Amino acid sequence: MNDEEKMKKDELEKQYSPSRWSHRMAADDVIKAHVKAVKEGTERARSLTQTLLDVPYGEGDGEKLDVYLPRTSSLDVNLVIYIHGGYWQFLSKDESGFMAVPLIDKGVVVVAVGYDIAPKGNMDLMVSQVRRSVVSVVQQYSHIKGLYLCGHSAGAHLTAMVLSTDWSQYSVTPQIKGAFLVSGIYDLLPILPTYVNEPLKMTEEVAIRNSPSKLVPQLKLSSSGCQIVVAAAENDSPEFRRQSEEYYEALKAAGLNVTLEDVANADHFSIIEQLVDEEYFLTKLLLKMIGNS
Ligand SMILES: N[C@@H](CC(=O)c1ccccc1NC=O)C(=O)O
Repeated sequence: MNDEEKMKKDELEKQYSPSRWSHRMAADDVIKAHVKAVKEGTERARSLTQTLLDVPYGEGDGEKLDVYLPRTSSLDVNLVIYIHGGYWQFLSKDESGFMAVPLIDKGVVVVAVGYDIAPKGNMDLMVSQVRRSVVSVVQQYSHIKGLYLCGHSAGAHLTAMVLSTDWSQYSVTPQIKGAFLVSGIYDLLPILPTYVNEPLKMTEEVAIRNSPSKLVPQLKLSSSGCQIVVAAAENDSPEFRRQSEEYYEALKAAGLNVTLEDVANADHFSIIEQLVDEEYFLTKLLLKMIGNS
């Protein structure tokens, strides 16, 4: 690698290091604080609500999900599936129920899905797992009024892949009414040469077939009735913000029902942590989407 290539790689790695763009704390501290926030939020949700933990959705060890139930659960409830982030290599469903409380208070069922992060899982497997988890939820809760998805960071990527699924290979076709894509990555090619890909070991072929940016025509076929919110944080890196803007533009150009939300005073982590708060902008937007459709 010559000096110029080294500089390009360093800059790319900085752009794809969300913690280095927070205005709140140093990089290491913001990650520690994020893990603490989602853990404590999940513990709180579990102490306040009835849960069904480790419900299998497939044969694999990692193919389990957690259900957070409202106190009074009628048959025609709305249900939100949350797909956690962590660069496809950190976090799990076990600390991903933190956003359940404000939703449950409004009678919404919340499901946090688990998937096999790298190095155990690879990109094709993770995408297949989240797709199968959605199918399993639809089969289990066939009576629900509306199905919504929410994903953060790598989880927003996986959520976009769910929306871009050719369901003819599956036993049901989920009708997804709305999706929240929060600080996601939709084109995987730029991360190939970075540290992010070290445990993932994606080839170019794998990155292309798992890039939602390349699957907009399939999303249009499968999810034309889905209301989509693409959200990015004011203090996400320029490259993360570009990913959201370009995906939003591509969906809009395809005629989809999509909005772009630029969340002020938020960074890559606080944009999702704040979903514990019923007064937070994105919490209210999610509840409004659920209430109106
Ligand atoms: N190297 C990454 C690490 C990262 O993204 C991350 C680490 C732990 C838990 C979650 C993470 N990211 C997104 O949810 C960063 O700089 O933020």
